[in-house]
Amino acid sequence: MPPKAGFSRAKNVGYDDDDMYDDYSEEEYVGDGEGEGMSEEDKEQMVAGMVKVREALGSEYNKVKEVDIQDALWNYYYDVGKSVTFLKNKYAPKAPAPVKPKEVSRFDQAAGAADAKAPTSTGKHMLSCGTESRARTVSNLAMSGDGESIASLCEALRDELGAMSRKSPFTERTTRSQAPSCASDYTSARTKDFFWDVPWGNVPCSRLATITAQPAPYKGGLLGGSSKLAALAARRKQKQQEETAAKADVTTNGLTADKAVALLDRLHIRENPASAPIRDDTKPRYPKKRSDTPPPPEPATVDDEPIPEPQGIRIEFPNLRAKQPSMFGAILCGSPEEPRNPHIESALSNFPLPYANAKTFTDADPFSKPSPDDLVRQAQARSAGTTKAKTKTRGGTDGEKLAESVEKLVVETKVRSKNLNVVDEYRKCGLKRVANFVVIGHVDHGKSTLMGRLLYDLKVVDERSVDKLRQEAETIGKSSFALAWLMDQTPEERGRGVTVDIATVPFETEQTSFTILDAPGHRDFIPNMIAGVSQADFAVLVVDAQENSFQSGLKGQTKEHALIVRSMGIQRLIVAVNKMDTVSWSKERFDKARQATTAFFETASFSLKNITFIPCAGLSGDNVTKLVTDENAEWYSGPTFLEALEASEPKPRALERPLRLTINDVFRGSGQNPLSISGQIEAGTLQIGDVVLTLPSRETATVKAIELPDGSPADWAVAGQIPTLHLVDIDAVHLRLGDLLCAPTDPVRLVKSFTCKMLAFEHVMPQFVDVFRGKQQATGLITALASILNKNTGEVTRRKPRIVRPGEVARVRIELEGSAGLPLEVGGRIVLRDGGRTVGAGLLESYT
Ligand SMILES: Nc1nc2c(ncn2[C@@H]2O[C@H](COP(=O)(O)OP(=O)(O)OP(=O)(O)O)[C@@H](O)[C@H]2O)c(=O)[nH]1
Repeated sequence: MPPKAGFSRAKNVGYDDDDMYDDYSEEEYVGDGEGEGMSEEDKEQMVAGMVKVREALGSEYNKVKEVDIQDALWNYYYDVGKSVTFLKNKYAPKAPAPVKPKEVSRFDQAAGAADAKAPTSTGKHMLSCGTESRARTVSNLAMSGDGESIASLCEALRDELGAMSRKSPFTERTTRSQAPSCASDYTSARTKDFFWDVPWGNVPCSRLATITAQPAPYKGGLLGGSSKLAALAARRKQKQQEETAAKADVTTNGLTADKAVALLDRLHIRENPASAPIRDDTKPRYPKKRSDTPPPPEPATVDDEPIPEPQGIRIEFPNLRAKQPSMFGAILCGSPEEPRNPHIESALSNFPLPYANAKTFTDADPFSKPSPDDLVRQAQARSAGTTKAKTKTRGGTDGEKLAESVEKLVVETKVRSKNLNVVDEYRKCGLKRVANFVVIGHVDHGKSTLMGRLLYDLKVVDERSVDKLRQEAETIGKSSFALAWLMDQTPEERGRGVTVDIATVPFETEQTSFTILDAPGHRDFIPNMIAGVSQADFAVLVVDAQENSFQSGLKGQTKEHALIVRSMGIQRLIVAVNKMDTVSWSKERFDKARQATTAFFETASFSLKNITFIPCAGLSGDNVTKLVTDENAEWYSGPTFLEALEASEPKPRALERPLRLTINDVFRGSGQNPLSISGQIEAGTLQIGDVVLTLPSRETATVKAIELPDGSPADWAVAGQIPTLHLVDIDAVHLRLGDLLCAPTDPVRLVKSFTCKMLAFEHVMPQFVDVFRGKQQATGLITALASILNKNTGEVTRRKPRIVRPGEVARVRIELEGSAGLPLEVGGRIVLRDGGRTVGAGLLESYT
């Protein structure tokens, strides 16, 4: 069953049981307490396993805790052997590791001496990338759990760190963070210990840009001992050793401390900022174009200059820093050569955003170029020969090219006006009289059925179509609605048997071109009914002749609808007392219905001479287009319903006034006419080629073609007609139901504050109200009750009332809230509603 209201759906979301509970059942779920979660079988295996493990461990391992044995058994699925091995390893008495006297090489001695001499700034940032990589390798291995590899790596790493960082800040960090020193420490260390040196973990700002890959003495082993480099190094080392062995006066180690110190001095000269090539930060660190890129670094080669190394040979590491960031890196961090946005520079210093250098992020004005929509619109405007394109192009040759190419694709939309004098044309052509009427009344009183019958009897629809509708209606058990379905065409309306929106259907008699505006009777759709009333010349009020239905209608929408049409300026009313077949064409019933409604009309200021009562039966067609044949209806000798329609005069047309057309429908048509609207011309005329202004969007459009209600094309249309206009030079987003089209030379003002003469349907105080102008709606506040007026003369009878009673006419001030305003003119009609009830209707007197 569909929900009753759109917003009730969220509340009525149904949940399956599956949505409410997790996958495990209550039996399966157990708490976190000890032993909980174990089946009986588990418990038995655990008890037996613990006995066996204790036996296997023997007295030597008495200190092993019970909980550890349980954990081991649980983890090894009660495998006693594995559990015992694990526990023995864990609790094995640790023999103190033999302290291996560290053999300090002469090179290390020399390095220490040189380091002590060197300025602190030089040693400050020394961290060989080899060491860093080793540290990372250790971390990775620790995660993989390879204990042996970790042990050897740790040893090497510790040596290296110790050797190179004696007085550097790195040493302090090492001490502070207690870098793990052996494999077992690594195994038991927590994850964070392995990330103590990662560059993204709380690295001080001062270090962020200073770690550079430095050439480091290559010792082989950790960094690719099996690589070609290592092999090459090994060969050179061997060669060198052979040479040195041949010289008797040189020791096996081959270098004196003096030479080592000289080597260190050379290294420091390279480190010295004064002598090192100074990086110019004003220049981009990465080359802009590939052609500017310096040749890729030479593959690592053995230094050609024979340098006497303390431990063999020295290998220059390749510069590992990329010359250009990778594409991924550039997306994340942007190119360093791009100038930084000064607005975010300060923020960056506190919160370094990885993408903050990206061009899209730093682009100060993202709207500096026309949008794709603007380009298309410009092209359309150019090809249509209009000057509609309003958006200025601020540079962008690409944009112009795109506009040109779009221009070529756009269909030629130039519309030429015939510059007709439409009023003269209208008078000359002798058109039939045009009359639009709205059909109103309480829900289910038979409005749609009566209109369907009218169309059927006038042969506007053929018999086959009606038969088909009858069959369809029968299949869902609503055969009595077949005629109503001629008006109610949407699946929702047919399914519910209730009219929802205005149905507009034209038909012609000998003298008149009529348009039916079939309004919904249900109170939920009053705003749609108001839109229909605003287009009508007169109204047909359908009332059910049956006593109960009639009374409920009089309390409901029979009364409310009648008041609205009266307030909207409609004076002519045909009251169709319908369903007379259900009361056997009782004259008494008809008279009662007439008396009750007449009494009400008098209170609502209707002029009785403009009201005609017609007894009829829409379902059978009696007295609709032909006289009733039922013998019980002999008492009636009045006109048929159709005759009453013909006798109704349309409202005088304001042909000479500026164009005013309220949009009743917006639809997309064929490729030739992609966008169309329909609605009644309330005032003025229009013709093909006219430019019209839409309100409240304040856009302009060109009328490309006009269709009359019967589908025939026309060059022009006049007030009173409800044509279809095919528009160009406008986007559909600017056209909404209820919007106003008017002459650009004489536009309607968007009003936000006004005074109106209001007929109260309910008690009215200073309060919030919904203000309706046709289908357009805005929230407003009645800010002041100025006076109560005499209904007939308009004289002020009371000033500043605190409340306006139902039936009274008052002058009130209304302010519209939070909207652009409504297109209103003096003399315009509005309806005021509050909480789904119509509280009054008004006539605009003045605005500010
Ligand atoms: N007996 C009888 N039933 C009728 C007559 N006219 C309409 N009905 C029935 O009244 C019911 C409602 O008819 P509709 O035409 O849908 O009423 P409505 O006023 O258009 O309803 P809404 O548009 O939803 O307000 C249907 O079952 C019709 O068959 C009539 O003249 N005689």
